[in-house]
Amino acid sequence: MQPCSWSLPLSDISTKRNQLRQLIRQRRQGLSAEQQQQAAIDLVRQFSTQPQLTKLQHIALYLSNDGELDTDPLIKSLWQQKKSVYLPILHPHKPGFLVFQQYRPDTPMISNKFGILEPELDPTQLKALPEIEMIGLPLVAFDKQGNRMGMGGGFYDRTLANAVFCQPAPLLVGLAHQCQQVEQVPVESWDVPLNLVVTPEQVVTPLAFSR
Ligand SMILES: Nc1nc2c(c(=O)[nH]1)N(C=O)[C@@H](CNc1ccc(C(=O)N[C@@H](CCC(=O)O)C(=O)O)cc1)CN2
Ligand SMILES: Nc1ncnc2c1ncn2[C@@H]1O[C@H](COP(=O)(O)OP(=O)(O)OP(=O)(O)O)[C@@H](O)[C@H]1O
Repeated sequence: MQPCSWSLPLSDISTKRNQLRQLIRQRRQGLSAEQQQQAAIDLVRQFSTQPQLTKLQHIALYLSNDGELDTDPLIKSLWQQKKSVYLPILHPHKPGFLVFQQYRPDTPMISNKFGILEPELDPTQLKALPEIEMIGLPLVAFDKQGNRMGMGGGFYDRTLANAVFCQPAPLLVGLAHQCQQVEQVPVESWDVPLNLVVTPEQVVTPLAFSR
């Protein structure tokens, strides 16, 4: 029987994405504790070299999981500079979406269904997307065009699908280890591209966004 040829390219992309996701997750999980610590310190240094980032006051980040680049030192440095930091919370009513809530040193935290710490929901501390100036996104793989692939839940893609139309739009900054860069992320139509990627070693400015 003939295979249904028009469906092949679609399944090809999703197979490629899953294989790449597995490969890069193993790569970052293989980093030693020392390499992770150094990377987290280098991230703070890279961040501080970017005037377009250091001028910002309202910054969303994430708490690391699964070998992701550790954001703890960056968050502490931002708190010291009196910046407001926000973290994602799995949306309480809209499955697959995120909300962002302020994170302070004394914020009560709970573990979400993926085992990632998130602030306990407090509606008075939520921040709307147009008021967040920069979102630091976790990712599994990125390329120099600013394409990003995450853990496969589509949370950031869904939540940020309309954020590009916000006035002003939050700057979307991928945070990753250098070993997470690939030649070309297999892109899907819903993938939201990044304005910038910061690794412990470099800042990648996709051509489409360089000003
Ligand atoms: N640090 C961090 N926080 C984040 C994300 C992220 O990628 N990293 N997310 C980005 O969207 C959202 C959560 N999405 C996630 C999706 C899948 C898994 C995960 O570990 N999946 C496991 C299966 C776990 C299970 O089914 O219980 C896996 O694939 O092995 C984690 C987070 C919001 N917060
Ligand atoms: N804007 C959107 N609207 C509806 N569904 C979406 C949207 N974006 C992504 N999805 C769905 O989410 C699923 C996972 O998408 P994808 O593999 O791109 O996630 P990811 O980028 O790895 O995850 P994340 O954004 O959470 O880091 C896909 O099945 C996709 O159809």
